[in-house]
Amino acid sequence: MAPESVDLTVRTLGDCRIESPLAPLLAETESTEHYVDENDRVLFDDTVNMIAARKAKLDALPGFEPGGPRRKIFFQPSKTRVGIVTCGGLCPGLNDVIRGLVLELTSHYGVTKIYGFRNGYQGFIAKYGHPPIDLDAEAVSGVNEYGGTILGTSRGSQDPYEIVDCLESMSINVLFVIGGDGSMRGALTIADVVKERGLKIAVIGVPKTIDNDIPYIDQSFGFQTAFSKATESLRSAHVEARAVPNGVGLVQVMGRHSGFIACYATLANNDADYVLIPEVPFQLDGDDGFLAHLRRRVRERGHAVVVAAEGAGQEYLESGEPGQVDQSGNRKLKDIGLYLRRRIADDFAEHGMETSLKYIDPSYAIRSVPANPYDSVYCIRLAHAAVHAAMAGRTAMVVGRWRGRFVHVPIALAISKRNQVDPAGDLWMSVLETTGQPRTFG
Ligand SMILES: Nc1ncnc2c1ncn2[C@@H]1O[C@H](COP(=O)(O)OP(=O)(O)O)[C@@H](O)[C@H]1O
Ligand SMILES: O=P(O)(O)OC[C@H]1O[C@](O)(COP(=O)(O)O)[C@@H](O)[C@@H]1O
Ligand SMILES: [Mg+2]
Repeated sequence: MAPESVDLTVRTLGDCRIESPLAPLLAETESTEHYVDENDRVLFDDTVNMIAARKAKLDALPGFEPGGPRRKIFFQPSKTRVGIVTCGGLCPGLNDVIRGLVLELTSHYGVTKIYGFRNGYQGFIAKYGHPPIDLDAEAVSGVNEYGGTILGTSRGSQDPYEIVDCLESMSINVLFVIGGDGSMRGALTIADVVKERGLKIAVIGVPKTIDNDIPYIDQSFGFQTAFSKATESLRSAHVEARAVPNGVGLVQVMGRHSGFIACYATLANNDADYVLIPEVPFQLDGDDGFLAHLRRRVRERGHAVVVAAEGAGQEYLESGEPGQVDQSGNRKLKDIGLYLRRRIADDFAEHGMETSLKYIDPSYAIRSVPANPYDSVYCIRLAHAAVHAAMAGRTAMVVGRWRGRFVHVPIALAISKRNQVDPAGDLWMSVLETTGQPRTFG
């Protein structure tokens, strides 16, 4: 396959001429297996075949700018005014990121003016009546112990010109947007208006999504907490299914267009027999279809556990009101879990098989919890990287981790496609190995 052509250039507001307060910490840093020096690059490709396919000289190989503190920075910290906003659906770790940003800005750079804009992009628009709040170490103390976001969030579009009017009127120099793909699209439009007006405002994204659907960042924060929480539902479904004759446990988990939560939760406890995800279409009926397969499995083994991502099998539900979207323009999904519950029950009845089907939908319970320790670590490190990038005048970029290294990813790239489970890739292969389900139904 031809290598992807990607533009990894990160936009900057200007030259970095100010000595960073963190410069002394950097005296002995160099690229190692754990760290990438600021003058180095993180290679986009990481296999010999991928690199060979580029047919390029070493210095022409595509690479990301590494995250981390710079020796020289763009903004004078004592004069820098910062805004932070959280947008879109909830995700474990939002408060960790907010706290990480505030503490890094105040304790290490000496920034004193930080505003929290409330309820997503609405917070910039006067008519909603949500004035910004002051953020300092005191205001964010202990917030990481709680799920949700202390700033509030919202969906729905706002005019980027009005948002930039607000930033200008408050003399904000740096805006951190913590949000998913929609928020990053919004952040890019803000950065573009800033550029159009010749302003020097850095717009830096910290990508969040429990669905893990943002590309080029290895994994999004909150995803690990969310799928860990989902494993509790899978465990319950298994216990219930095993306790009765011909028991079927059916679990629906979030995952609009990407089935990562379903896959990882399945791999975590190894009890599911079928995983249905949006990326892999499946046939329900017929001898090789999912229903027949499930019936055979229950007849042979006495029980079964089925995990469905909410975006799976939408083609079965399209009739009705097509094209419905939420305030942000995200397609509203029909309930595949309830549909499967009915179809499985009817199918067993038609074939004269007794069954007891237990349906569990943990829904928002997997994303409204505080981050687990792993995600908290990830959040704080992303927050540090975001502050370093912003103070060094980078803009229109998100922080992320690529091949295990913290990097700067242009927003345009981070929204250029959706991260999805590759049906030909190793994750899906692991799921097939774990469940024993066939590669396709029908
Ligand atoms: N294409 C876009 N251009 C500008 N703003 C957008 C765009 N898509 C979404 N947004 C805004 O970003 C915010 C969050 O988007 P949403 O899709 O709800 O969540 P997420 O960021 O988690 O994907 C909303 O205020 C939404 O209007
Ligand atoms: O009911 P809501 O708040 O619109 O959210 C539902 C969706 O939010 C998600 O958590 C994803 O949200 P984001 O796009 O905001 O990351 C999906 O898994 C789910 O489909
Ligand atoms: Mg989204």
